[in-house]
Amino acid sequence: MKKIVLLGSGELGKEFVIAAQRLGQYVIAVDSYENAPAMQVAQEFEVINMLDGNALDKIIAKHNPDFIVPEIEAIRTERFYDYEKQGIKVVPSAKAANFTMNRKAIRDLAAKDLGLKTANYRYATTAEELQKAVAEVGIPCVVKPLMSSSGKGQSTIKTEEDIEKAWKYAVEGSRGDVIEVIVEAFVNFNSEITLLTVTQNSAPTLFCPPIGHRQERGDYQESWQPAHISPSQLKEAQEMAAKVTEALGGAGLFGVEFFLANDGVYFSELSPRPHDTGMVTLANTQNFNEFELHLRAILSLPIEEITLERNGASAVILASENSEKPTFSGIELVAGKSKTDLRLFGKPTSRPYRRMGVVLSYDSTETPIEEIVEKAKATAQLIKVNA
Ligand SMILES: Nc1ncnc2c1ncn2[C@@H]1O[C@H](COP(=O)(O)OP(=O)(O)OP(=O)(O)O)[C@@H](O)[C@H]1O
Ligand SMILES: NCC(=O)N[C@@H]1O[C@H](COP(=O)([O-])[O-])[C@@H](O)[C@H]1O
Ligand SMILES: [Mg+2]
Repeated sequence: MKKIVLLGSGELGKEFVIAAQRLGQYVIAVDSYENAPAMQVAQEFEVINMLDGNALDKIIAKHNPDFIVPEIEAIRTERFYDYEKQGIKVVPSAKAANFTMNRKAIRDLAAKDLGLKTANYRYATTAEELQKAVAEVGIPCVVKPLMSSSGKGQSTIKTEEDIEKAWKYAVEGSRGDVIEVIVEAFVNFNSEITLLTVTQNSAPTLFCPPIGHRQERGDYQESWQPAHISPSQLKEAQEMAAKVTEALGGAGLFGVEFFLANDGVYFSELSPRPHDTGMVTLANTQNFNEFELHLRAILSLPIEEITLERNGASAVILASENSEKPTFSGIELVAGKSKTDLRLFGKPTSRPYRRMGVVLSYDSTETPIEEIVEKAKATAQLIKVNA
């Protein structure tokens, strides 16, 4: 039995803990608030500010785990290099977690060091620098805080008047202690995919069938597997994913995001951990879901192959109001739908747009994926989050 400290205890962590429990592992779930989803299923929990290096040092010393599994980006990841030196395995590697906590490190690695095709980009630390950066990449463009996720602080600049607003919004949405933004040229893509990529300790890198998704406000709304993609674009994406995951090192599952455009495949960003759009694999679209794959790769358990077992889709259930005690209605309506299931995450409180659950729909590999997406989407509308 291995001891795992999980840093971040949201919906993705919860499913990871369930996978770990099923294979007999011991998990200490950590987050900044009590009763977080993964804490509800782990053996132990800790509540700390994960951006506080001293607080992090304390719980790592207290539990002395075999593995540290980051589940969010906003962690004092600089400390990870020390933990690695102490002989603790950081998943997938200290470098992977540290480089992806800040958009700058991963973007420069991908675009400059590895030469992957990305949107043209600049950085800015003040509203004035943002003016200059926007002039250089051109309008329309997308502004994101260097430290944020799920679209927080992200906006699209369509006219010069948007620049000031975009700066303020990015500063407000910034997670962590860095006040800096990336400005990216807007990529007019036809579709976007997540390529779940599994790196292993002593076996070759594996790819899951590509996942398609649709985003609003920088946050995913529906995802589906498999995504429509040409064999040549898939090969291109796989080659880029192999390059960037190899440069980051370690074993584990990564969610590598790409835009598919008329002028080629663009690398966007990646998560060195299970991806939210990968929750579609909870519909048993694959022989192992993304959380099981992450765990197996970490423990060096063999993964013989990854196979598509059926087509599936996920659609998010979002809250619309602040509540200290949210409840749900419509569960019986969802239960009445065939080939459809529901996962409520158990988040103790709600706020506007907070993701509270997903609806999962599936059907045979012969069924058009659009039909399954429509069903998941329509079914998710039946659930109401009550404040
Ligand atoms: N340069 C761009 N051009 C066009 N659309 C973009 C661009 N950058 C981001 N987007 C859109 O915004 C979405 C979110 O962007 P991104 O993945 O960078 O944000 P994030 O906050 O890291 O999200 P997450 O943590 O959920 O992956 C993308 O999936 C895409 O739909
Ligand atoms: N795109 C990243 C992502 O989906 N992360 C997932 O959301 C949780 C935070 O949710 P919260 O903001 O509702 O607490 C994280 O803990 C993780 O599970
Ligand atoms: Mg993303």
